Parts: sequence; structure tokens; C-alpha cells
Amino acid sequence: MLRRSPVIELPSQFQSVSVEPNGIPLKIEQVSKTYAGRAQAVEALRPVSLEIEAGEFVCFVGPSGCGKSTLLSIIAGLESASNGTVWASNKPVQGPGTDRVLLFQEAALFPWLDVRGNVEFGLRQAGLPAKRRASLTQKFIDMVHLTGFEKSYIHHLSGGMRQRVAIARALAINPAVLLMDEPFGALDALTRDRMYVELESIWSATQKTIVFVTHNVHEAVALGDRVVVFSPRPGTIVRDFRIDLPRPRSLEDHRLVDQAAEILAVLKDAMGEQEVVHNG
Ligand SMILES: Nc1ncnc2c1ncn2[C@@H]1O[C@H](COP(=O)(O)OP(=O)(O)OP(=O)(O)O)[C@@H](O)[C@H]1O
Repeated sequence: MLRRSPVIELPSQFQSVSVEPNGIPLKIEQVSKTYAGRAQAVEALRPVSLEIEAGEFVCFVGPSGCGKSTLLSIIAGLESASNGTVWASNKPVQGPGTDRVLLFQEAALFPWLDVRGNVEFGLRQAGLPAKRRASLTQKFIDMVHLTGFEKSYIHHLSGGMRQRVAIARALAINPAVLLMDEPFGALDALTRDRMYVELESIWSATQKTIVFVTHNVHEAVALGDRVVVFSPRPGTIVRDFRIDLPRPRSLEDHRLVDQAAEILAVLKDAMGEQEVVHNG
């Protein structure tokens, strides 16, 4: 259930009218994946079923190699499921689409373009007229707080700034779903904390559906409406935690720390003898 107010400002006489959220629901139905390896097949995912509401922020945590990225790629339509179906807004996913955008740890930006050129890229591809393109590009550059850096080239930007360019570029094409694969994994702790605040405010302003993969349980609890815990490969869902902490959340909040500890215990239990990766 959406707990945030709509982004669109309505005149007072229409304030009781609910505005359709920008995000769409996702339904993952009995999705499994086995890769045909050279020597032997790799079973990455056992049948996984999950329903995500429009505008929900859902984090996936699990041990390395349990199939989180595989599931994200299947939702993105970049990989096909061996069995089962992903439904995006009640339509089966049969390939990539502009309604779903995948973002990675290393922001895949064009080094020969400046910030403006990168953010504008998808709009250019879509054939938007120059004036509309320019105003939308500026809107999203402002949204990720890169105003003043429009003409900077990627190699002059910090890791956090690059991720913000990637987020702005993704938002510019107005997808309904952001699929984020450890987007802040390569950032230093301070930048990461700032990115949590920024991402949360972007999410709350745009009402996208977000699926966010991370190794970091604290990060998952800081951001997610839900935290879904996966078992070691072949990945299955072990637990689906609803995080009811008020927003904005602080990493120092003892309730967040307690919730993270509970999830970490479930993760450790699922992993058995295996060592838990990042937990900070
Ligand atoms: N294209 C592929 N061909 C064969 N095996 C693959 C392929 N892609 C992934 N795998 C294997 O599938 C399993 C799941 O990989 P995946 O990257 O989805 O896990 P993950 O949970 O995202 O891992 P990590 O947290 O380390 O990124 C791994 O054993 C991986 O080696």
C-alpha cells in the first residue's frame, strides 16, 4: 500500500482525487533459472514467487551467487526465465522495455558525453523535440542535485556523482520500475549515506516501483518497504520482512539496527556454515 502523498499538486477542489502512482505492480510467478554451463548446468534460482505493489521499494538480500542479479535481469527482460513468468502491470515480460530500467554498481555512462548529454540520451533516442528535451534534462539534473555540472565530463565526476547521472538518465525516460543492482556498492560510506537520502527523496517524489539488490542489510532496512531474504544458490525466498519504520530513516536509529540484526540472523541461518558477506 502506498503511504506517500501524490507528487502531482492538485487544486484544492480536487485534493480528494487520488492520483495514479507512476510505478507499476510486478508479479514474479514461479520463476526459476538454470544456466546451461559448458561443463555442467548451473541452477541459479529455484521457483521464486513474489508480488510487488506499484510504488513499493523492495530490497533483495542474500549470499553472493544466490541469483539476485539473475532475478533482476529476468524482471528487466534481459534474461529469460527457464520456467515461470514475470508480470509487469499484468502483462508478461517478454524482453526489455522502457517501463523497466536496470542500474548497475558501475554507472554505465558515455564518457564522450557531458552530464547533460548523458541524461538527455534516452530522450534524444525517443525523438523528443529539442526544447522539451532540454527542459526535461534540466529537471532531472536538478532532481539529483547536479545543477552546475551540466557540462562536466564523466571522468571529472566522483563515484557518487556518476551514480546520480545514471539515476537522472534512467528517470528521464520515465520508467515505471527502477531495478538497481548494488548501485552504491562501490561508494565510500559517507557518499553512500548521502545517496540513501537522495534516492529516498527521488522515490518519494516520483513514486517509482524500486527493486534494489544489496549485500548490505543495514542499507536494505534503511531503504526498503520490504526486505526479501534469499537462500544460497539455488536461490529461493527464505523470508519477506515488512519494514514499518518511519521515514526518513537514520542508520543510527536503534529500531533500524535491531531490525537489521534480526534479518542478519535469518540470513546467517539460511547460509548455514557459509560466511556472511557485508553486514555493515
Ligand atoms: N550467464 C551465466 N552463465 C552461467 N552461469 C551464470 C550466468 N550468470 C550467472 N551465473 C551463475 O548463476 C549464479 C547466480 O548468479 P547471480 O549473479 O545472479 O548471483 P547474485 O546473487 O547476484 O551474486 P552476487 O551477490 O555475487 O552479485 C552464480 O552461480 C553465477 O555464477
